[in-house]
Amino acid sequence: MEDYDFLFKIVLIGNAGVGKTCLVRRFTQGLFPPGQGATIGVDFMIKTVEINGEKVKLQIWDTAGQERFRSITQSYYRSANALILTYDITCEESFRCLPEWLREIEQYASNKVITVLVGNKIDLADKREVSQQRAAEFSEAQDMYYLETSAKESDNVEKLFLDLACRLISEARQNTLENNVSSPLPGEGKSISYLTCCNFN
Ligand SMILES: Nc1nc2c(ncn2[C@@H]2O[C@H](COP(=O)(O)OP(=O)(O)OP(=O)(O)O)[C@@H](O)[C@H]2O)c(=O)[nH]1
Repeated sequence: MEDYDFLFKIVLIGNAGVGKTCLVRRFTQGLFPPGQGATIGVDFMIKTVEINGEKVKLQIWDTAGQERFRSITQSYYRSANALILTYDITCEESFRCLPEWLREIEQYASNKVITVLVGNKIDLADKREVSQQRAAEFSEAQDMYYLETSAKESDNVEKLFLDLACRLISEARQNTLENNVSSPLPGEGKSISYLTCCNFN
């Protein structure tokens, strides 16, 4: 018997240095790692959360933002239930690259994937280069959820993953997600049961 009710695969993508690893570590380990180095290829973490009495296992894949790893990281998009497309609110370049990332998603991810746009590092408000309004307009035009976070200060990080889990459950219940019986991890399956869900604001 499985020890969870749902299993979802979430993949973080976005330019190098935007804070993907720090977001994952904040959520899974409750810490902000000092001197976090660049991710090499892909890293993987699991966190099981309980939502409305149901156990939800999240497989969280943290990909390297550096261009040279792109061919490795692309291969992880296909089986993702959700993608967290991250930019750094203090780095205009990381925002300008978003259309490029969307092309990658279009090309390599399932057409049922849920994509969330995340502007990270809001603790650095005085260095902000990308306004909330611009990002909100962009996400609306692309039909994506949008949230700003700080991995450092732990702002909105739990909300990001928990709201996403709720959304995934809702989608799963509507049978719009692929059945996770063919999970990337051996010996793992999925059962779907009723749950009321929360929403992104
Ligand atoms: N102030 C601040 N710094 C952050 C935050 N998140 C990450 N950082 C810093 O940004 C740098 C890059 O963070 P990473 O998590 O390694 O970024 P990444 O997107 O995983 O980078 P790659 O692995 O190269 O793709 C590190 O120096 C972190 O300490 C945040 O919320 N606030």
